[in-house]
Order: sequence, then C-alpha cells, then structure tokens
Amino acid sequence: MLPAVVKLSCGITYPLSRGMAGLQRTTIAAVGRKLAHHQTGIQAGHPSWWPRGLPWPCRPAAREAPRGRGERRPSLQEEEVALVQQGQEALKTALAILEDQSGWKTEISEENGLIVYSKVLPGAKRVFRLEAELDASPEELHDILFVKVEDMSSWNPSIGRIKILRQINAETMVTHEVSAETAGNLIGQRDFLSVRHCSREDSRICLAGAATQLESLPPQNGFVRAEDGPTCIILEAADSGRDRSRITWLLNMDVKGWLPKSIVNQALPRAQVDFTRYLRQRLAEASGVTAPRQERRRSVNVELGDEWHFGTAGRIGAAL
Ligand SMILES: CC(C)CCC[C@@H](C)[C@H]1CC[C@H]2[C@@H]3CC=C4C[C@@H](O)CC[C@]4(C)[C@H]3CC[C@]12C
Repeated sequence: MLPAVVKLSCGITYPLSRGMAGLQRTTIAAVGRKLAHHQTGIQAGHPSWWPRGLPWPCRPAAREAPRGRGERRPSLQEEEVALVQQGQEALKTALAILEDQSGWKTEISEENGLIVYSKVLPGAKRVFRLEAELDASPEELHDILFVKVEDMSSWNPSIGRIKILRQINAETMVTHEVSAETAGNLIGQRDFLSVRHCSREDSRICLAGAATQLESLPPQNGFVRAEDGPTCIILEAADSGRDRSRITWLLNMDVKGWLPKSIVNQALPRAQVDFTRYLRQRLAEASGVTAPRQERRRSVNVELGDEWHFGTAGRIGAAL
C-alpha cells in the first residue's frame, strides 16, 4: 500500500506537499490512499489503465537515477576515443560550412583588409567568418593559438581564463574557457567546455573545436555555459610573403541565455574583430616592432568606467 501511494503521488503531489501545512498533507495522503485502493491493477509501477509501453511519469529523483541496465561509466580510454572523434567531426562540419560559398554577407570590413561575413545556416543559426592576414607564419600562429592556448588570457583581455583539462594527444585536448566579463559586453560572462583538435594538411593548419561534456566538469553555478562550435580556424601561408598568414575563422556560437538576436549578432562579429586586434598586438610585441602595450592583462571583473568596457558597449548601443 505505502509504496503505491508514494508512486502515485510522487510525480505531482510530492514537490507540492513539501511546502504544505500538515492538514493539507494529510488530505493528499488520504486521497492517494483512496486512489490506490481503486487502482487494484497497479503492477510494474503503473496502473492497469495506463497505455502499454508508455513510461509511467513517476521516476526516482535524478540523483538517485541508476544507470540503465548494462550501462556503465565509459572507461577513460573509450572516453578519449570518443573525444578524438568529436574533434574530427567538428573539423569536418566546420570545413563544410566554410566551403559552401553561397549566402555569405559582409558584416564588417576594415581598411587593413579584415572582413567578417555572416550566413544563416538551415535551422536559422547565424555563423560568422572572419578573414584577415597576419604577420606570422602558420606555424607561429599554431603555437600561439593551440600549443600555448592557456597563455591566451595574458594577451587577450576578452578571455578571463583558459585551462587545458585533458591533453589527449598532440592534436586533441579538452579545454575550459571563461570569457572576460566585458568580452561580449551586453552578453555577459560565459564559460565553455570544448574539445579542440588540430589537423595539418599540406601547408594548411586547421584548429577545430566543439562544445563537449565531461562528467568531471558539469555546468558551473553562476555561469551560463555557452556552446562553441563546430568551429574552425584555418591558417595558411599568405601569397603576400613569407611569415605572413591568411586566417579564416568560423565562429559558430550559441551564447545561451535570453538575449535579443540583434545584440548577439552584433557582439559576435565584434568579438572576432577584437580578438584579431589583440592577436596582432601580440605578434607586433613579439617581433619587437612596437613599444610594449600600455595595457597589461586586465582582471576579469573590470570596473564600470573602464574605457574598454564602454568601447564595445558604445559601439553596440550606437548601432542599435
Ligand atoms: C560574445 C561573448 C559571449 C564571447 C566573447 C569571447 C569569445 C570571442 C572567446 C571566448 C573563448 C575564446 C576561444 C578560446 C579558445 C580558443 C582555442 C584556440 O585554439 C583558438 C581560439 C579560441 C577558439 C577562442 C576564440 C575566441 C573565444 C571564443
């Protein structure tokens, strides 16, 4: 009897009854008992009138939910094989998006040759493609953007922190990234958990990425977990000279949260332009061409009144 009452009431009444006064709770329990009395056919966890094959919507609490029969935690090795595959898949999908020439429209065009295009994919998702030339070889850029990915926050104030959580092999890793509070400005701070995969073909280096999951790092309290990818940065030697590269960067991001599309669609290409500007500064500094930047690494929580903070906000505000 008692298990039946619990089964009957746990789907709807239990969460309610927790916040109820004693008398109401007793009434519900009594109704439950009466119902249970009538449902004589309760077997296998649901009443006889319940359609065959349809699961009874009374389930144990999520944290108590056992893994399905025969289901087990994947071994470390299996998890790594799956992650390598996810990285390769991300690369394939991202390259396919970039290779389709149709439907790209110019969003931003700068005098230095930088252009950001955007395109709406089937399913209404908007993606962005940045193209620019940079003063560094593809090899150097690979070193800065992939091998030394954890150092990125020291030269790019849009990024709060990047940590390599799993280095699977030289080509694949899992990273956790936190954007700076000011990065997307009106969008707010985000965190990402991504599988990153590097592939080389001829003189071309591709850095692909896609959102992934790790049992060891579920979404963090207080952060909106955004999803990056399938995305890819292609680095290839530029025609204009040695030690110069052409960068093609597909940004394909779901920033999550409730935000007007118009704000997201302006913040994302802006974030790409900002990122490239910081990368150029980093390259110029490394080659000793310019004086060191005045601004060193900024803290994640930039105070209001900060020039950079208002920089992007102003631009977005003006464009709205
Ligand atoms: C608009 C708001 C929400 C986000 C703004 C910050 C964005 C532009 C930042 C946050 C995390 C960043 C990514 C972190 C790590 C990598 C891996 C590296 O190999 C290439 C660059 C890449 C892919 C960065 C691209 C820029 C990035 C996506």
